[in-house]
Amino acid sequence: MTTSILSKEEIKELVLKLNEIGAVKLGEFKLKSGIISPIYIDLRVTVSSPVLLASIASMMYKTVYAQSKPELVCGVPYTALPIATGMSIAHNIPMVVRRKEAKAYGTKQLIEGIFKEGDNVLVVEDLVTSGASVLETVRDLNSVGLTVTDVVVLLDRQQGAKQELEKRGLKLHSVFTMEELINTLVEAGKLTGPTLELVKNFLEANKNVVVPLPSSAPVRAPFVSFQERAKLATNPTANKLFQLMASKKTNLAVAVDLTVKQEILDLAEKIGSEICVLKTHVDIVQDYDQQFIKDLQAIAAKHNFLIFEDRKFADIGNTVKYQFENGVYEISKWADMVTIHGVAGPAIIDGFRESIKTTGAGLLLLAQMSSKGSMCVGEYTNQMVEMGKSNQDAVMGFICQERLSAMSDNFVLMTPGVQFNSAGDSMGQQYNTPEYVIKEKNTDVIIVGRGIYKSSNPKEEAIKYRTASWSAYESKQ
Ligand SMILES: O=c1ccn([C@@H]2O[C@H](COP(=O)(O)O)[C@@H](O)[C@H]2O)c(=O)[nH]1
Repeated sequence: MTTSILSKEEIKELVLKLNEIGAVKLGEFKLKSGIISPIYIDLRVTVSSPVLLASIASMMYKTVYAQSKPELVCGVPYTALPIATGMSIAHNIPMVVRRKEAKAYGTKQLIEGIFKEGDNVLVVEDLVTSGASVLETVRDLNSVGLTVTDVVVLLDRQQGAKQELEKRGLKLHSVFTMEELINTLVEAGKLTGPTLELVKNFLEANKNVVVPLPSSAPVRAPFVSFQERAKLATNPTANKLFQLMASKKTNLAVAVDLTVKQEILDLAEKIGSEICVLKTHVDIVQDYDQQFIKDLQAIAAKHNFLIFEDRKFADIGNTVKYQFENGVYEISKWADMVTIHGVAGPAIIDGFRESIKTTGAGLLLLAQMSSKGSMCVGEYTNQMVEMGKSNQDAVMGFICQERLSAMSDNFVLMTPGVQFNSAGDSMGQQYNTPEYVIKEKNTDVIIVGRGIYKSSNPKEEAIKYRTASWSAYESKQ
């Protein structure tokens, strides 16, 4: 259901006009989230139809200003800029402009225009899928003291944005929804047969394309190669991993979440040549013994990869020291790196210090998680980054979904929740593609689990993920 106050006839006229000018495209399209969609709405073409553009701006104005009257408008760069400009000029509402590249040049303002702290801004976007682009703009507006309560879009693709925005106190107003667009095209005989089925199935399967909200400004920092970052690394394992990635030309880590030791060893042997890191959850291995670790270490030495035990320690320093060094697993004796949560506070790191001083192992702080509704967001994430920066000898990097401005080049940024062809699983996992994670979110290493170990040909699949993530890294140069 739309929140639009426009009549069905008005919406019909607009949809058919958009279809006529080629704004509705059918085929195979990669969305910002990395998902392949059979339908793509390209509103960039509206700049070539000024009368239509003016009427879009007017319809969006009517849709939102009937309910709310913010003091300023701001278009999400770039497609929505002409729409926001149209609204601003036609209705004499001052506009502010968000710069996408501000950080790269230092002196330039992130938000251009005249405003005062506390002014309420209406965010204008052409269409929403996950809501990620809108949230980036809201974040930058908030960072200069502006408030946002309302967002207006021409089209809501109905793939989770409304709910994601609502969770963050933002009301989404849309002129029409994807359902209305499709119904209009069907009624007019413009969308039929197998294509219609494909579109319907896609929309049903991808109702929630959720991209986590950035906690602070993501960095558009100059590219620094892994070779150079090895020299900056403050933790020995971070240094080793940067060097290994640069020489082996791979930034692929594989999560081998298998429960039988021989299956893990067989997979490690198969994919060892493609990876920089093999990630384990030893507590799921039903026949775990010390020989398993010896065999895994031999394969790691043969194929030159590091071993990462994803234990996610979270207790007080004294307890995690026992958990790390003792018990059945004696993790400190063999893991090159382990994950820790920061809920217990920074003293948790003291539980590892003595042991890793000898081995040089690295700690990875969970700054963000890939799962839906994760509480590792906002101020918590910022605190984790601070915890890492205050313990750079022990902390080698972060488990995160994006590179944040406070994350310096000496840290390795590793991102789980990666698959080529799925948006998520039934238990809250959310996936992005290797290209999106490495290029758009600017992290260093992808962690792929089921995308590889559940495949009928894990070696072939590992090569595909390795190639995609390494090309994405190289394209940043
Ligand atoms: O935020 C997090 C932190 C860790 N993980 C771990 O990564 C793998 C992902 O496996 P997939 O099969 O690719 O979903 C798994 O071992 C998790 O424990 C994560 O997914 N998200």
